[in-house]
Amino acid sequence: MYKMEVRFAMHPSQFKTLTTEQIRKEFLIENLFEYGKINMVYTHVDRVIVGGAVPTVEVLVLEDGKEIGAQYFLERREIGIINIGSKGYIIADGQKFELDKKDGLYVGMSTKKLEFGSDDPSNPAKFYFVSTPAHKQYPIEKIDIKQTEATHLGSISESNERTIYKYIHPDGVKSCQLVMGMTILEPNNVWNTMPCHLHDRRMEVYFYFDMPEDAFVLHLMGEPQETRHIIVRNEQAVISPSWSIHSGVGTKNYTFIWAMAGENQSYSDVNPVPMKELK
Ligand SMILES: O=C[C@H](O)[C@@H](O)CC(=O)C(=O)O
Ligand SMILES: [Zn+2]
Repeated sequence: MYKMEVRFAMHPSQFKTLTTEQIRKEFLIENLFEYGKINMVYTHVDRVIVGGAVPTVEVLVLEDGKEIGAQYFLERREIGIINIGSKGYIIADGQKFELDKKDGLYVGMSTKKLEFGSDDPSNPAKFYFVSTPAHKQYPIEKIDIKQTEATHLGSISESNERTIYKYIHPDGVKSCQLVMGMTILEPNNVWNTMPCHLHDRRMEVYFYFDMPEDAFVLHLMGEPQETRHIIVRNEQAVISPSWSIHSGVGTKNYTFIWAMAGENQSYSDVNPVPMKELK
């Protein structure tokens, strides 16, 4: 059992006309993590499903495919999962994987049953996940951040010194279309993805975490000459259609998980937006 909210895709000409409340309703994902529950948002943007699972005393099961018209959830889908909470585990068709904070798991198509558990119910694991349609089964793989491809970039003078860790990508743990990773900002750095970019052939979801309750990220979205901001709090995600930039600045340090889906998996297939052209 899980809760699934459906969101539709939007034309950029409509995006310009939205109020703050409407922008938040369409693009911000606020309540992913509820104790003892699996919550999801299904967006029609590349049919990506974004979810959160917080198992406490009981194991949470992701199996049901009714909402997506399938025999079971991963019948025609794949999923990338990263634990952002305390120690927990995932059982994929009987195979158990222990996941510490920041450990990831890729589970391929045709896996019938996924179970999420926490080692300590009073200090639970928090599993953030992104699922995309799939056409082929790739092996299940646990991902340690140390084995990922790490790219260090930015500088303290630009307030954006950070490391991009690629968890699921064509040169690492393989998938049909999901590309997923985590970006960790160095202490005293607050900007991500600036200079920013567009990738016409992929949508992206940013999920921000590891910040105090009263902090926020001022996330920028929209076409480069029609930007809007959206205030994103701890453990919230934001959907970025392919016409939208995605970049943010925090009131404090934070970490985020990015995930992409669409036409290709080429991380470098991006159009940089010159700084001077942003409006
Ligand atoms: O298309 C790539 C994604 O936007 C992110 O990987 C960028 C990012 O993590 C960063 O610059 O901090
Ligand atoms: Zn991007």
